Amino acid sequence: MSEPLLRLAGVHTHIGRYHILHGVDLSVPEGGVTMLLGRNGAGKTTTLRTVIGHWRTSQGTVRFAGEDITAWPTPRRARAGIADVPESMGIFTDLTVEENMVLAARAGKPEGPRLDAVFKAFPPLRTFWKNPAGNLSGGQKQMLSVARAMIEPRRLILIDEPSKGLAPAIVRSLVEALRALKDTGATILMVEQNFSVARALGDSVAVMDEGRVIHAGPMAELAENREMQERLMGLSLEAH
Ligand SMILES: Nc1ncnc2c1ncn2[C@@H]1O[C@H](COP(=O)(O)OP(=O)(O)OP(=O)(O)O)[C@@H](O)[C@H]1O
Repeated sequence: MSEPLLRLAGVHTHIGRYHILHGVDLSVPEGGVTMLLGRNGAGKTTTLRTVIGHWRTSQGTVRFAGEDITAWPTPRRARAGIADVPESMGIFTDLTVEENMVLAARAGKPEGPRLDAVFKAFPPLRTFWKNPAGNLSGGQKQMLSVARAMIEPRRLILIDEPSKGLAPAIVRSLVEALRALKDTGATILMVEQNFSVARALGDSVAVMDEGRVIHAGPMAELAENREMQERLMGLSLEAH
């Protein structure tokens, strides 16, 4: 079997004097969405931040696209094709939607088929192209944040809790938009607390607890098995 696009093996991460990740083993295959689930404080965000390189790995290895990137600083990882959509969204509220996209597009002005794909996935961004990003709704800001990650070809997009704090109707349109992104063939590693969003988008799943991955497998298997959801994370109450 070919090597997964991303592989963490025995990864430990310390934040200051706190030992947060305790030997994370995680594989993300090329293409499709891998969901990272788990209770609050399980280490999901820390795992994403370790992959983009905001936190350094104190033990273990991170391999991406066939290379050992464990010691690489964040800019080198970004150049290699890893994009980050943080929970804070990372957009500039005083700038227009267009200006936010220009800053995200390293090759200069965003245009051509990539911009067409952004507008197709996220129609409100075309509507509000010349407006300040600060005036967008919460869901539209999430769309802009994801759009910034897809304006250039990326091999892996890390997305942290895109549905957090959004009203159900907005979550539905965000799910449609993320599905459109997935349909472009993107590889996505996503943290999500909302199980219906995870189920709607995930192809595979890894469940974390106490700084480790305690389960990995197809999303469909977890989605169909209430007992497994409860055992792994008490998810069933959220599953509607
Ligand atoms: N900057 C930090 N300094 C100290 N401890 C931190 C820091 N960031 C995270 N932690 C701790 O690391 C642990 C894992 O946090 P992390 O944010 O990765 O969890 P999570 O699974 O994403 O949780 P949530 O679902 O609540 O966002 C938690 O106990 C958290 O308190």
